[in-house]
Amino acid sequence: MNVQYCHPAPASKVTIIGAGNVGSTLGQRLVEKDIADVILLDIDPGRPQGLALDLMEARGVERHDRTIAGTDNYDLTQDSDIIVVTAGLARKPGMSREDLLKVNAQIVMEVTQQAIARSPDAIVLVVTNPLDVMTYLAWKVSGLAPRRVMGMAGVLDASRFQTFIALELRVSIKDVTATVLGGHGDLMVPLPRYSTVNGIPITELLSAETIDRLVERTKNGGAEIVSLMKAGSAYFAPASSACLMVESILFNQARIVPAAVYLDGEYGLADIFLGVPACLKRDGVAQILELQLTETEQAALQKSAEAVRQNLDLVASGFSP
Ligand SMILES: NC(=O)C1=CN([C@@H]2O[C@H](COP(=O)(O)OP(=O)(O)OC[C@H]3O[C@@H](n4cnc5c(N)ncnc54)[C@H](O)[C@@H]3O)[C@@H](O)[C@H]2O)C=CC1
Ligand SMILES: O=C([O-])CC(=O)C(=O)O
Repeated sequence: MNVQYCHPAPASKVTIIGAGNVGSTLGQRLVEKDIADVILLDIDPGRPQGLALDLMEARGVERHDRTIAGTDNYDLTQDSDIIVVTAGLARKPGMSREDLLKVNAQIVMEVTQQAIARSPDAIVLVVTNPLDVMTYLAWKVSGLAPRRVMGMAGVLDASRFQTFIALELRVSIKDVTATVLGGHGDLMVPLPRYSTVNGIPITELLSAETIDRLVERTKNGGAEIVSLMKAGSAYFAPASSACLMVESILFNQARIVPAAVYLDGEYGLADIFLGVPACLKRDGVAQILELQLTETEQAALQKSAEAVRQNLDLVASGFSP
């Protein structure tokens, strides 16, 4: 019997650079949720190939027709719709994300250049830390329009905040929304006024002390996991968060999520990538939403932006004091 015309239609192509914890988990999510065919690229010999084969062999059980291939060869990434950058070091206990700046800057710039050379029409989604600076660097070397480059952090930070709110109030997470602005660091700006349970701001449901406690836990969310794990950092929730952004882009879903996007005057900030609410569609960032902020909220956002800018300056100066 000849079934040569029966192969499933190909899907969009997503390249994930860095087949570590975040990259491989994202690859799993993308194929098992039937979102995209995936190329997993890493410099660690055999790792991306082994992980991809393992995930392919799960298809008999998971029942999807998406493909995932592992490689160290950029030629296989040709014509990707989205390039996700997860390559680089993760922090260890006692380190800040900024401690990764020097080594990850080199990696992110190099891998982005290599990937964009094969997929000049791709959208780039950066995950590597320190996130806001890495996103800026990826944009700079990519030569892409700003709306085609973004960083993942706000979805994760908001998901953590949502989780803590739902646990505190003992309500379903399905009814909780949260907004977190700013850089993905200690100075991120969770916004209780814009965080709700089915439309009711949490400022009407929880005391100021309780909200402060949840906000602090959110800001410290990454470090809390790093200190528990002893080696490596969070990856399940980060992979889910990146997956949501990829899905919104590929399926033109117009999800509005906090993302590190290029600001050109919005929120009084310019020439910086920073977390703000953005609408993600097939061409990337379709719109940036400007929330009305109180003076205190705006000042906190400004402070967070200054920290990101200091690190950008450090990279620009070649790390000389
Ligand atoms: N933006 C966010 O919210 C989050 C960011 N992260 C960051 O994502 C990055 C990855 O985290 P994990 O996957 O947990 O780390 P990991 O150590 O498990 O994986 C990193 C992978 O990158 C690969 N790699 C290093 N240099 C490379 C190069 N030049 N080309 C290709 N591959 C290269 C390594 O071989 C390794 O497999 C870290 O910088 C981490 O801090 C992690 C979680 C959340
Ligand atoms: O904490 C880290 O280093 C990884 C990360 O960005 C997060 O989990 O938020």
